[in-house]
Amino acid sequence: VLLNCGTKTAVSRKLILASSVIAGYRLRLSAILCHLRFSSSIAADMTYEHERRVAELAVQRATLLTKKVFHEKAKGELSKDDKSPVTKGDFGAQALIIQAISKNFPEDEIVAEEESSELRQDSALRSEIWDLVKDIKLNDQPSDELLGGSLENEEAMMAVIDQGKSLGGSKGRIWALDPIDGTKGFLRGGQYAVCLALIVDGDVKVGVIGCPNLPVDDSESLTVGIGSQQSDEDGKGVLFSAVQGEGAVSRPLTSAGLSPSKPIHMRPVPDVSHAVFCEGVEAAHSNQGDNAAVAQRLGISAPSVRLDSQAKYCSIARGAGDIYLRLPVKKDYQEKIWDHAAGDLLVREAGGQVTDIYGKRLDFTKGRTLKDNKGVVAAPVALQDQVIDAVQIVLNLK
Ligand SMILES: Nc1ncnc2c1ncn2[C@@H]1O[C@H](COP(=O)(O)O)[C@@H](OP(=O)(O)O)[C@H]1O
Ligand SMILES: [Mg+2]
Repeated sequence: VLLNCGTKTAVSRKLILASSVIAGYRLRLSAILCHLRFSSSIAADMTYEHERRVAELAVQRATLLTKKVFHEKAKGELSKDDKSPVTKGDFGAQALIIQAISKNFPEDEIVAEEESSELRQDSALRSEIWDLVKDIKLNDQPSDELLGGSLENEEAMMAVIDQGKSLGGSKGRIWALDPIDGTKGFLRGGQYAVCLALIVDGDVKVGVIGCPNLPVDDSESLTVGIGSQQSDEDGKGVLFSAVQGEGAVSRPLTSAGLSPSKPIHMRPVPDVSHAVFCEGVEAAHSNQGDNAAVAQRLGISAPSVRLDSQAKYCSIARGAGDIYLRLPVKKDYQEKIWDHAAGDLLVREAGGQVTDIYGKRLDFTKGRTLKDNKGVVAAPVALQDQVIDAVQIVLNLK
């Protein structure tokens, strides 16, 4: 600009002109930046929406298989030489879910409970499971297509099951899958859950849990305890999900597409002595004596609600119960990441905190197990310190 200037006035006029051009560019630049910031905030909001949808539908589809097996068993339709229904349900659900994950997210790793060596040695069991897997479909074409259609044959089914062998760790995208959590509950006719979570660099980003035997109506679920023969008649079956930073929701399980969801929250507990606590049915999995001693210290007189599986996390997340205690029985037992990842996020997104007995957050970076944690204590954020305090006194940790 200055090179072409003649007089002083011309110089200043041209300088004014140049600065207004620059100001114009600045304005445009800031508008572009503003737009970019706005669109990236939309993008952030949409993060993991695809993962959540695939996970929800994959879990919902897998529950069609587990329910089929559960019914055959409940009605005594399984012949004597039929393999354990839990084995069929476990392998079948794992195959269906991993197939959907690997179709949609082929680069991701998967840490799942089962592997195929038993199936490779047992052709009868293999074909029983294949008969189940090949026919399971959601009764909604777009949803079924999103999951990527059916597996080709038995060999493909076993290969897919073995994609769950990842060692886990602190880096990358890793799915944690428990195809039937609460196997004892499944066999007993009680609670069980199909659980799937996406962990990214050690952080749980998405958690989905299908509970075919939980009542859709939250208020009924407190009565679902030990030995109750739940079947998936009308009004049973709930799908829970959460995405980090976006809250937790539940919706009735269906055999087709996803039904409308509603947000869920832990309920406010102004006085800890009025809290209801949940624990596992299996005395070998958590120390019911210690759990009771903690409840007593907190002034809780109501008996515990006993449920198998991650249905415990789901129940407190929707305010049907408040505290989940899983105090260790064996000192050296390492909890498995697939038993906790989805429930951990669900409770935290519903307004709770989940830690171990030392008050330390569950650490999903250590591989297939939570080897740096002991036990689980989940409660509304406002109560967590009080509960941990009671746990530590009971366990002589302080
Ligand atoms: N000694 C132990 N302590 C804690 N958990 C254990 C355990 N032995 C097995 N488990 C785990 O407890 C899970 C069930 O939890 P819950 O008792 O809350 O229903 C089991 O999952 P599976 O049923 O998928 O095998 C299994 O992984
Ligand atoms: Mg399990």
